[in-house]
Amino acid sequence: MAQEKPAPLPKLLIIEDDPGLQAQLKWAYEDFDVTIVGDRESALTALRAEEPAVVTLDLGLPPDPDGTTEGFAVLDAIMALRPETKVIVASGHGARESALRAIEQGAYDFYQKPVDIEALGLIVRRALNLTQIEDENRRLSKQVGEDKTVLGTLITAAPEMVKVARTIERVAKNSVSVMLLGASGTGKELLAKGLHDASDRREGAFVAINCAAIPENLLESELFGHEKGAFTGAVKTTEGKIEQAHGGTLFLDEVGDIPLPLQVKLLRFLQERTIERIGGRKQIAVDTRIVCATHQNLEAMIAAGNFREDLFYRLAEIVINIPTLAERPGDATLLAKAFLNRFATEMNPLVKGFAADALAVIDGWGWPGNVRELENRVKRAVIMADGKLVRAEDLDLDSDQDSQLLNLKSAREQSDRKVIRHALARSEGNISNTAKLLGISRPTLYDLLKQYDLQA
Ligand SMILES: Nc1ncnc2c1ncn2[C@@H]1O[C@H](COP(=O)(O)OP(=O)(O)OP(=O)(O)O)[C@@H](O)[C@H]1O
Repeated sequence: MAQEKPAPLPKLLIIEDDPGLQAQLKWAYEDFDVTIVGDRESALTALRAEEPAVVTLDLGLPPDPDGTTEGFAVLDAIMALRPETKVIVASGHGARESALRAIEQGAYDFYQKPVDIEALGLIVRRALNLTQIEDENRRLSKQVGEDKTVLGTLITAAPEMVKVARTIERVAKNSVSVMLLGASGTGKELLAKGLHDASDRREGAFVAINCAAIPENLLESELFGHEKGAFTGAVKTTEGKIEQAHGGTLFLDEVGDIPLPLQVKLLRFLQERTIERIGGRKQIAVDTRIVCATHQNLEAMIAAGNFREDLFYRLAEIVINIPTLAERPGDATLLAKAFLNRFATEMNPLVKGFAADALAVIDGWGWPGNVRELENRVKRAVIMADGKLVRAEDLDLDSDQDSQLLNLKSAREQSDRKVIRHALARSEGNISNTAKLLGISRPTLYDLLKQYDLQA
């Protein structure tokens, strides 16, 4: 009988020049296929030959064992050769600065020397776990399904969105932190709920809080709760949202709006998994998964000193970009039909569908407010409609040039006009040169100028 081959061990490359540490580390990873090297050249050779998923890199390598130049050179080379590698850097002096720089240059995480074998082991295994999720994602995202609903409630037929949903299904089962980035109304909260429902925490509570909607002075109490008498008006002890979501998931919407002092408190919670209510004296252990979202550019906020970088990395192990409705061709009409069915049943059962002109306007509109805007428009139109079909005028959308449905003929005409005008401008109105530039004969150009009423 053929024997089944055991699965190969995951590969780990350790780049460390201290022979004592080399020996210690070698024995710490029995569940890995470990390669240990002590300089740049052998590191890059091993990287090419072994293609390790995870690398630990000591920044102080010869010929600059007390500095970091050689370590950073190795990091750069790894990122250029295999950017998907999870590199964990170790640094001694000036640790924080080097660590942040390393993360900026693509490192996955960092730890400060002296090495704590157990803590480092945790980081390494977490990195491996993430690599496995990413590999699986790449595989899943190739299988774009035909389903119209994903994650239970999300309606879509756009491969871009199916991919987002598949990623969420995949990360739901792991404890990695997830940040959803997308414009307002793209479905971030719905996706966060989908993640919760797909996770092992589905029996626990899903609690959502919009940090931008709560005045700064109340946000701390909303998140962390307060003890009776903690401040004027605190008549009874109240749990915060983090505690309410114990055993479940807390969706922190508009996380970029959390003021800096509260960011510190949130970071402490994420590191220690305990909270202290306002006015409280004891640390309360809380098991809450945080999923957050924002429409802001957090990287720019970090650069401007308005968002803590360390908090960002805690919150954003996996970042998921959600496409706008305009970036999901076909979804606007699909969603509109679903919303129409829902609202007609609830509010105006006479309405049975959309007239062709209404569907054309929906498909051509830019939807700056995304699904939320679409939902509201359809709701209004269903209420306003006085026949069986919702017409374009019931939607009350001012179709401008860009959003009007273009048929093939008018689309061609628009692009012809544009190209001819550019060619005329470049040849300063000279007909022969314009025709040459466009690759057509002079008579054809004359015909087109006449047809489109353009002047040479
Ligand atoms: N793909 C979808 N299928 C069905 N309903 C959707 C979909 N996307 C969004 N919605 C609905 O659109 C509305 C807005 O979605 P949601 O609140 O999740 O967006 P958001 O990105 O969190 O918005 P904001 O940033 O403004 O809070 C909700 O009523 C939601 O149920």
